[in-house]
Amino acid sequence: MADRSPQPVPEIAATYTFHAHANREVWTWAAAVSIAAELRRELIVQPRARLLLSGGGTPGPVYRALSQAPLDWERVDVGLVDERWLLPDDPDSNAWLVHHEFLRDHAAVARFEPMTQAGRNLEGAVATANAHARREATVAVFGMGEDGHTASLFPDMADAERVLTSPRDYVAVDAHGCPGAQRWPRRISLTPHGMKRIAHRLLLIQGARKRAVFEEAIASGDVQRWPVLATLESSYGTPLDVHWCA
Ligand SMILES: O=C(O)[C@H](O)[C@@H](O)[C@H](O)[C@H](O)COP(=O)(O)O
Repeated sequence: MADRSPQPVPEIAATYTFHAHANREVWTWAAAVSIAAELRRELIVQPRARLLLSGGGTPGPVYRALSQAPLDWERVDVGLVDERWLLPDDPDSNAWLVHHEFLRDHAAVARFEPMTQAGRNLEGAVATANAHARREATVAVFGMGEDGHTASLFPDMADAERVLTSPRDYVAVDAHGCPGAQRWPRRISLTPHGMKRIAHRLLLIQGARKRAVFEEAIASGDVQRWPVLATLESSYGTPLDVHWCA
């Protein structure tokens, strides 16, 4: 049985900034402009920048807006926060979403690193994701389910202890029995350790229910019950930017 004892995020080095936007259009452009600004800043001082994107139904408009930003996209590597154990040409994969919603317009020339590939087993896919993660990401975009999951870290996963305390950036996740994982219990996810290495983290959420869930998570401090709390921590001490609209 999963250990339900509260596990407060140890010494949260940073907090969060909650941006409540007037409507979906403002939410979309505020998030896209903020991501583009961080990438632009990075490209001034570094030869390349790295951006990590999540799946889900929420971020599509932000990805489309971001793809129109006039950036030197050829110098941007795009990876995934998490992936379902599906090939990139599967419309339910996060790679498919990124391809169709983001790798277009100006951003079409960005270099995408899908996690899965025909002939690559789960172990190989995790190893590849960890190899890419040796280069720290500049920005990561997270989503949150109404159960408080983020990336592929689900409340009360069978092996939560291993996943949440892993010293690796990415691990394989077995989310059998977690309703938030829907039809895809086999997944690869960024870990809290991996999240901590990212200076600029955005959480994109919409609706009253998700706002209430986020507030409940913050009040609880129990990362095993509310994995979204893992996005708060960064070794850079930078706050999580939460972009919300009704
Ligand atoms: O592969 C996934 O399922 C996602 O990366 C996941 O972590 C997503 O961000 C949340 O489930 C929120 O999804 P919605 O935006 O659809 O609520």
